[in-house]
Amino acid sequence: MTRSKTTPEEALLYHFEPTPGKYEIVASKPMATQRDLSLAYSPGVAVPVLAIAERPETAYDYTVKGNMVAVVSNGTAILGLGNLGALAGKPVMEGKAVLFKRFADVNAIDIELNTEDPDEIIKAVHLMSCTFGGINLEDIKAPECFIIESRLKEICDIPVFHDDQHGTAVICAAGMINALEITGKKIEDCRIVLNGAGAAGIACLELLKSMGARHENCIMCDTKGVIWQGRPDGMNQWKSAHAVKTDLRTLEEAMVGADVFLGVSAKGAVTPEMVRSMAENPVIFAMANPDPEITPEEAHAVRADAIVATGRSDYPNQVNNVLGFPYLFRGALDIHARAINDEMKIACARALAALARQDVPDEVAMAYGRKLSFGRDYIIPTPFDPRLIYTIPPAVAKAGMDTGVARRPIIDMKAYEAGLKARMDPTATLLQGIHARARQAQARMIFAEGDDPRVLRAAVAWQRSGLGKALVVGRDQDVKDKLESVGLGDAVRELEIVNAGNSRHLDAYKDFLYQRLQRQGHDREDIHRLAARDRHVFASLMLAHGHGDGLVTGATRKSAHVLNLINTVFDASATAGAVGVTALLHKGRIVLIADTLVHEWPDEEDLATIATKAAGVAQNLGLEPRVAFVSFSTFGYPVSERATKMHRACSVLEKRGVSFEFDGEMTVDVALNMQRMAAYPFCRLTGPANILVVPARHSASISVKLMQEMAGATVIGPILTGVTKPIQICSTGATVNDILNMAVMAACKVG
Ligand SMILES: NC(=O)C1=CN([C@@H]2O[C@H](COP(=O)(O)OP(=O)(O)OC[C@H]3O[C@@H](n4cnc5c(N)ncnc54)[C@H](OP(=O)(O)O)[C@@H]3O)[C@@H](O)[C@H]2O)C=CC1
Ligand SMILES: CC(=O)C(=O)O
Ligand SMILES: [Mg+2]
Repeated sequence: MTRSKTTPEEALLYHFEPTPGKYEIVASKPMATQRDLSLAYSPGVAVPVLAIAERPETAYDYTVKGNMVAVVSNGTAILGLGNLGALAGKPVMEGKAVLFKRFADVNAIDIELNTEDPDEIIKAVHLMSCTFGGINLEDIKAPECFIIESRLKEICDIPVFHDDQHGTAVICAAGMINALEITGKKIEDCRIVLNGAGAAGIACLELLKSMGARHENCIMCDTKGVIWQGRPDGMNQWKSAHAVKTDLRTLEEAMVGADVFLGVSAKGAVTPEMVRSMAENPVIFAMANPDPEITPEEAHAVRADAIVATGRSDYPNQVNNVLGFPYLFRGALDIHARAINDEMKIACARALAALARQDVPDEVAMAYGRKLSFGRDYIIPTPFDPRLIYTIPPAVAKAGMDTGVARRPIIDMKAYEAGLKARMDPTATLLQGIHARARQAQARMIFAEGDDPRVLRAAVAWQRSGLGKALVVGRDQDVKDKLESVGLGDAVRELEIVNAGNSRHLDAYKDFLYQRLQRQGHDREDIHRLAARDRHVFASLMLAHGHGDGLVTGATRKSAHVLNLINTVFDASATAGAVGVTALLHKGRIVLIADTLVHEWPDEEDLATIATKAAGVAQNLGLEPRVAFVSFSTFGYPVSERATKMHRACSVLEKRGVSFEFDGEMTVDVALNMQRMAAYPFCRLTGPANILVVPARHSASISVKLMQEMAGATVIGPILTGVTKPIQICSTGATVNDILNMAVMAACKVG
């Protein structure tokens, strides 16, 4: 598995750009006209007000309550970093809010309460609880968290769930069910050592005990060592409940012969010697964040027979509450639950454990760069598993319904599962899929414009995200200076800087170029200038000679200029069949537009070729292509010379006998909106088009830029296709992320 490394600078930039923080609030209703305002606010809003006053449960129908969770913290136990205060906890709580959205389409908002007084927190949360469908308490330290949660559960009529306690316990239990199955041990017989007697620790041990672990077999430790019966220091009632009669005093002593270690304490709390002293086939869940009690490398170095899990995404077996809270709340919200009870938690743990035993879809395996099958390195599903959203919430909802906490039971479970699948944003899945493929390809990516800080940042990100090797074309000192200027000075050692001065291949490149251009008016001197001084040409020559696997350029010069230079080395022209395809990602939809780069005024034959190439890109992205030839007329009306070629392109494709769906000509609304398409029952498209072949380059540019500027669509491309090697040309306005996405396209050979 490739480790992904990020630097502190990248982490800060991620949080800073393009706007500070990680989320924003978007209106879900039109808010443009006088009528909209009258409905949204006064006077229209008075009607739901009266309805809710009369029947409070209708708040679930007329407000965001039913899909809204508050992530509440006072910052007293931020990850494993300790008590850093309410405000410092905000990035974590915002992070949790976006994970709720990303993984389960739950709207969440972070609320930081600047107090350590449990009564104040209880009062504040209780007072605001009517606003929400659920409360996720987070990173509140023990023992106050126990008091706060239990009191709030008594007085609130919505789920109140301290995730560090129960989320962690649920995931830990799911992993433990599978780890013990693999080692053939029974939980009743296991000697369990838990380090960290706080929120997470006490809840984990309680759940394992409810699953059969025996009290006398479980040793709990904290900063003062073993919690033994009668210990006078650092105790509280929650720790006392787990104190055992024992002569053991230190974690080191407790670990001797232990079958299971659970760590929810702090970085580095466990030594290799402790692991060495454990029983055969030890199970080690080192769950402290961001750094575990012991790393898997260290544990495996002394005990090859260990099953090791951590809380991190960059190691196998991520035992992290991110696998639970989005789905627990999704299931609870969907039944308008009054609580998340033990049965719902256990149903979640069982469903997670069961999912890990099933065959893993390819896209999930690819995201992790290795085959995932149930075993020592795969005891728990991975957070990017797309099956989580439609397997875990139904199990939780059903358990809630069976135990009477549902205000609104789900009648049709099958329809519910289908609805859950539809909730997930396909654009996120698409990007995740191609990034996963790129990671597997491990391409040597040539970044031609090593004098541009954005390109350099993308190259560093390429390398550090484990996507492959970054080859940067540029002058050594210049690259170094520019890296320094963006705070990435140390990355210079990781990148390979290539230029005509340090390349052993310059003569071979020049010979190759001379062969291609000698009959096009270029003499040897021109060739030298092109090969040695133009980075687009030099980079293309590297690619042509196999000295890199893909090429990204275009961030500093207009794409037409760059394409001309690439054409000196490759046949990337309209006549050679090259096509530019741009992907627009917006509101959960993906639409490809073509040709956005190469053909200026295509005729019907060209249009048919463009459609075929775009269909290839769509298939490569995992989409079933449906092509619409678009114009300002639909199926021959109004009649126009400009629209006729779009119509004729269909006939060309018919003759060519292609296997994908296509039709036209039609207007964009007919192409994208099934209700509008229904007016033409003979239309051969079985769903909304996902490829729009436009009449000419200007209409392509206008549509893409309009969507980008007016609608805020995410634009990927133009993806260059129809060239023998993977080359991608980004736009001059490209951000670091855009450049990275283009490199990913090149690595996946999407074009
Ligand atoms: N992987 C996951 O999903 C999750 C991981 N965690 C991790 O668990 C850890 C604890 O979080 P949480 O329970 O919320 O925090 P709490 O503050 O509630 O509890 C921390 C506990 O850990 C103990 N502790 C701290 N350092 C050490 C040490 N070096 N050796 C032994 N015990 C130690 C404390 O001991 P004392 O009582 O003596 O002060 C306390 O009992 C964090 O690292 C957090 O990141 C938490 C939730 C989820
Ligand atoms: C994951 C988590 O909630 C924690 O480390 O606190
Ligand atoms: Mg936490």
